[in-house]
Amino acid sequence: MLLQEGVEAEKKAISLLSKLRNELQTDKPIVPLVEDCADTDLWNQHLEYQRGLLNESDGQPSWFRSPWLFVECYMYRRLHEAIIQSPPINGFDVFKESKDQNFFESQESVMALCTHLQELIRTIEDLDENQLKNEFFKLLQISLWGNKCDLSLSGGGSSSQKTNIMNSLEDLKQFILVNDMEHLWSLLSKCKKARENMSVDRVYIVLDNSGFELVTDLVLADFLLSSKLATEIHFHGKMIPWFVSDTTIHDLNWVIKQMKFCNHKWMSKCGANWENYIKVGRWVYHDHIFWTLPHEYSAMPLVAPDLYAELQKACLILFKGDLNYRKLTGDRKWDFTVPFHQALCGFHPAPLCSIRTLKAEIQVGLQPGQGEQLTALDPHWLTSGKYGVFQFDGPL
Ligand SMILES: O=P(O)(O)OC[C@@]1(O)O[C@H](CO)[C@@H](O)[C@@H]1O
Ligand SMILES: [Mn+2]
Repeated sequence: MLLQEGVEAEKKAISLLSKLRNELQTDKPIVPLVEDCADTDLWNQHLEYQRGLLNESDGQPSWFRSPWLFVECYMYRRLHEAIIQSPPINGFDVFKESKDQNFFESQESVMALCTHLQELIRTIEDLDENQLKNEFFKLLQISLWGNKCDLSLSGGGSSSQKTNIMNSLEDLKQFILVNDMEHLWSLLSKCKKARENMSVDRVYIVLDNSGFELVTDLVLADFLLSSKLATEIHFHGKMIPWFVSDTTIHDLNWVIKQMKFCNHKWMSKCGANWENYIKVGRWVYHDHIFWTLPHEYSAMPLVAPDLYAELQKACLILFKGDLNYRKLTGDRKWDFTVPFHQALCGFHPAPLCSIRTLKAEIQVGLQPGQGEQLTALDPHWLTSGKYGVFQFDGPL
């Protein structure tokens, strides 16, 4: 790329981004996407659908008068449009630097986690059922609290894991509001016992943030294979930069490479093992445009039937993070006591579990009075990321 060409491209991107900011700040109508991509028609159809929801007198869907989930997704899609309209920097990830920084700032915690995992794998054959279950629960909780480390809440500011999370698990247990970890254990250990010689049991992980959270998910995924609770792990990531810190294939490859070549024996062993899992197909990465559309997941069978059929192959699907929770439940103002199964509005491709710290004003499946008690105790319980859930749906 010539220097001048790069400078011109940057100028173009910046002018498109400031136009976007102005539209947002002055509550302009939501305009259709212009650049022709695989998801453009679906976006523009959805915009029409949003328009149809308004009354005649309401005018056009605009930034302040449209559902938050829709507008927020639309903003990230428009950021992407500004970049793809500015060749030759059309492959640029505006959030890459902050994602990478989150990983580097969490080094100590990552090292401790990798050391723990490698020690565990070394003795895994000697563990009895109960010990194995305890280890599974530990790594699940680490993956849950890893979800505190997203960057979109902090506006891209630092949100890394600076202390060794493993020492805090006991103290954090009181903040788990719904804890279906036992269901996950009984489901996966049942799969393991019933497994025939060559048969495959897939766990799907719908990933959320890169950096520290991604490492916690990969550690969990490694454990699921090493303990034979699953035989294949299928990851689902984002096709475009999304909600600041969400994982793309570039982030996944970058994190694994960083680990493999780092100067710490167990981190580097993890990196090498993980690269190998991908090479031999025990870990499979998928992406799909559906994950970066504004649709709730109950629309998946209609909007992305191929993805729905894919998810049906799972013995368990783990949905990481807050945005996935909002899309699972349609981001509606449900009563706190509505059962999770009901809030999924027919989305039941396979047994599934949301692993999420609470950052948006939505929570279902609580005990009567639990939500009110929490509000009295801590007015910010829904949005601070301090509380978490393992919320399962599926046959027991
Ligand atoms: O899905 P994640 O990474 O856990 O959280 C994403 C998030 O921080 O972004 C939005 C705020 O902008 C909220 O939906 C949500 O709290
Ligand atoms: Mn995220």
